[in-house]
Amino acid sequence: MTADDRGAPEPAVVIHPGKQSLADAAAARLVVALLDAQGVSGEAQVVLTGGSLGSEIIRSLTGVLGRSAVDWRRVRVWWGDERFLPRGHADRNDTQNDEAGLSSLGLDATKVHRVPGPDEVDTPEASADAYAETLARHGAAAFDVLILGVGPDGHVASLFPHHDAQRATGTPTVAVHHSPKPPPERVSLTFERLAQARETWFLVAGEDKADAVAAALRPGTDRWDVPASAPRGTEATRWLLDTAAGAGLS
Ligand SMILES: O=C1O[C@H](COP(=O)(O)O)[C@@H](O)[C@H](O)[C@H]1O
Repeated sequence: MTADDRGAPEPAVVIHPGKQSLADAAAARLVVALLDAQGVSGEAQVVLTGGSLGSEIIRSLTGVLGRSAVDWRRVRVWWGDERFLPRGHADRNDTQNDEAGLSSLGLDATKVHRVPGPDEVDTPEASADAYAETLARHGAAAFDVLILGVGPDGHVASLFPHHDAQRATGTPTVAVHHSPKPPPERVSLTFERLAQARETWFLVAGEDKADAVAAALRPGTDRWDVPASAPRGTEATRWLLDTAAGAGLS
């Protein structure tokens, strides 16, 4: 079944003049989405991403926006993918988010769910299994906001073009070996779990991403070729771009 079969709305595209304005606008949008989610269910669930923009949005949140009405202790935090590296390693997505100021938001540490690394478990498989268990324990509900970056090759989370990890079904997480982008070992949410989000946001900046963005948004693109073409939020899918990343769109 595709996202369209489930009645997911078509993606909406918003183009911002530059990377910073994109990050600031996405942070403002996130504050509103978290407030709405807390208003409805008491707790908001957000999935973060690494990469340049994934951390830039955190940096924006720690400014004026971070001192908003959001009760950060009632925000549950996940990651869409993680590099299988020890906690604190500079190349881990969560480390990049930490360095951007994640901890200064006032989150409840017991609600910040990091993907285990080789300092905690032996293999990416064990890490993926442990993360799946944590998701089952705390994350049965759909994510409120799923934030995704996109690589120049069209990868999303750690699901790469023509890579076996895309095929994982019946599980929320998958171990990724031989990633074409270093580091080679990773853990990712699967397409099935990425589909369980109310709002899915792609944050993309830079001219090196323009072709991937255009391909992902072209009707009929196969996710095997361009994984970023697949994830859709059940209520909204937003492509938040800067001018350079949107240059290939008509
Ligand atoms: O490897 C990864 O890449 C993507 C995109 O990163 P970017 O720096 O090109 O924006 C990122 O979203 C993902 O979390 C990460 O593991």
